[in-house]
Amino acid sequence: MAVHTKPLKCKIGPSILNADLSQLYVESQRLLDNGADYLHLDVMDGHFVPNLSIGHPVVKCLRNKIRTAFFETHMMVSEPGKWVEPMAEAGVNQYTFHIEPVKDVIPLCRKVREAGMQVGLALKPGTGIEAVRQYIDHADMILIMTVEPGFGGQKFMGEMMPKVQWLRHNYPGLDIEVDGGVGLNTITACAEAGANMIVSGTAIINANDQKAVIASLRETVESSIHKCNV
Ligand SMILES: O=C(CO)[C@@H](O)[C@H](O)COP(=O)(O)O
Ligand SMILES: [Fe+2]
Repeated sequence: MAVHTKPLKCKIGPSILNADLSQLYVESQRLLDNGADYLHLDVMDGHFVPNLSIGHPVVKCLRNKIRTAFFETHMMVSEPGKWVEPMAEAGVNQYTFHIEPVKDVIPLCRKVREAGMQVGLALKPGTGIEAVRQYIDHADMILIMTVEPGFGGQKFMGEMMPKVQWLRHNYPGLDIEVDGGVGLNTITACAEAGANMIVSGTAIINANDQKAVIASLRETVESSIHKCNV
């Protein structure tokens, strides 16, 4: 059971999906050097989503090069139960899986914890918040997707913000992540709704000044957290 009582912290986790994957280590290290708090590694199986990306062998190679950074894998796969041990062995810190294809979510949360990883539960845009309510106490973080999962560079869906607001209102200490189309033009909506973990792909990867974009995303989120605390 997770107790969501820690003080909220803003964390920026760039998605490497649209980076030059032939340079995965260099690109990842650059993001960390430019201020990223963690790396959001998108794993796709071509079945749950219509795209393929990386799997645990690649994550393991990256971990061999980057020893200490926090790795989150966003598991866009039909059988998330299948990859828990390989991802734990590859050095993943947080295993975020979609609840939509999973019949028994609570045992899978336990399995992830027993493998030594934190639990993230992800919701596609069409999945209502009521689908995750019963599992929140078994998770460390809830991910509200702000695009249909599968591809980077899509348009942010502002209509997902009521889900974030509901979570923040009911769980003031919960880590809430947003992912999809998040950048300088959309961060205010995310921050004001209550998201504190920010995944941003193309907005950071394509920036001329990654450090400035990461700092600006952080400033917006931290100022919202501060307003809630005063
Ligand atoms: O999970 C996904 C897409 O399915 C994301 O992590 C995106 O890769 C983020 O990229 P941008 O939308 O920020 O470009
Ligand atoms: Fe993602």
